[in-house]
Amino acid sequence: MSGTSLDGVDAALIRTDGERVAEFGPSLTRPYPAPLRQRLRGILGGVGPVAEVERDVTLFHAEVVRDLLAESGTSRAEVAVVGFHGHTILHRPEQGRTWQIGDGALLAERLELSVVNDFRSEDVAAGGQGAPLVPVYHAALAEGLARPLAVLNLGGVGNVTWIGVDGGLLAFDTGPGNALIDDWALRHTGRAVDVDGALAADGTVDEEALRAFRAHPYFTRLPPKSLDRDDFAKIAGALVEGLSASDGAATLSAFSVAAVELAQAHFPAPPATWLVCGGGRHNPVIMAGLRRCLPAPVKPVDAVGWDGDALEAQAFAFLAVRSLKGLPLTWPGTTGAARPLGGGRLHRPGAV
Ligand SMILES: Nc1ncnc2c1ncn2[C@@H]1O[C@H](COP(=O)(O)OP(=O)(O)OP(=O)(O)O)[C@@H](O)[C@H]1O
Ligand SMILES: CC(=O)N[C@H]1[C@@H]2OC[C@@H](O2)[C@@H](O)[C@@H]1O[C@H](C)C(=O)O
Repeated sequence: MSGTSLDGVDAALIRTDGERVAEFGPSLTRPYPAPLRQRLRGILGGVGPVAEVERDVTLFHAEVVRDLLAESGTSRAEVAVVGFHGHTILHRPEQGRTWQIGDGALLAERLELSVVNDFRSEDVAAGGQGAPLVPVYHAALAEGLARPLAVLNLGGVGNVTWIGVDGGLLAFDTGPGNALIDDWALRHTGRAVDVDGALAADGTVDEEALRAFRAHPYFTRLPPKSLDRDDFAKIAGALVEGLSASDGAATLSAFSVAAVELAQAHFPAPPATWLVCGGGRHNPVIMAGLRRCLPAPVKPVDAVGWDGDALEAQAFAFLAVRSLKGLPLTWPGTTGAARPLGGGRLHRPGAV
């Protein structure tokens, strides 16, 4: 999994039949080397030397998978399939377009393993949002937990899965997650993360900017709905322009929290608990903000035994197995697909 925040590649092993998770295996994260990250950033939107970058991003994924297998003493024979999300460089579902770079055939050849990639196209082609895709994995993990339950992922973009008492799912992107905070931190401190929310903790939220942000029509738009990494970049950027580094970080962090607060209005019933995964749960300013504005307990997913850093990578392993078995990946409540839909494309080694 290469997430929208451009931080690197997460890889994880799970044992699963695509319906239940029998065992979590080891996982690891490899940050992108700075030049590759720069090149990847440069092709966002689908411009420039996409094919060259796609090849190198794929080869980097191959190294990460090889390292995971080597470090965990796992042989290739034990691996049924690799789920390869790739990296989203363009997401315009309303125009019928979503684009995850990642050469599945090349990865299969390099790893000598079967690879499933291209998880989002089929859903978008059928009129769905093509995102979020992790809800079915959240639901599989949440078996046995008190419901209604909300699982919030704070990656580059935020996305939430609401799981009802009867297991019904509603999912959508909430708004900005960490990406805009990362961009701001990079510009003002030279470091691409506001580590532990230190910059934001020193600042004051600009209430006028926050009011304007909350009035954005995205928040009242009914789900299903999904976002590209930079869909809020222009508006949020304009609202914080001119603020000091710390006030800007505080205000952008408050934007990410407010987006989650506003998401609740779409839930059929209030959740009993919020479980938070993704890198944003490491940011104490964001977690404190969520705890202030959400009426139910807010916990990192690690509190219920899940690994909040590996969860998305695990989800694409789970989705790959579902794809092999022809099980649905998306539903009307998760992406707006008109009916439950499959997805993913299988690449077998030796086929090229
Ligand atoms: N200690 C920390 N303090 C503050 N922020 C952190 C910390 N650790 C991680 N983050 C944030 O988490 C981000 C990475 O999150 P994550 O790995 O969930 O993103 P992703 O996989 O790119 O996301 P997506 O869900 O959008 O695909 C970093 O870019 C950073 O903003
Ligand atoms: C198009 C795309 O890549 N969307 C990502 C992004 O990052 C978070 C949020 O926006 C979510 O919708 C999705 O990722 C997760 C893995 C998903 O599909 O569930």
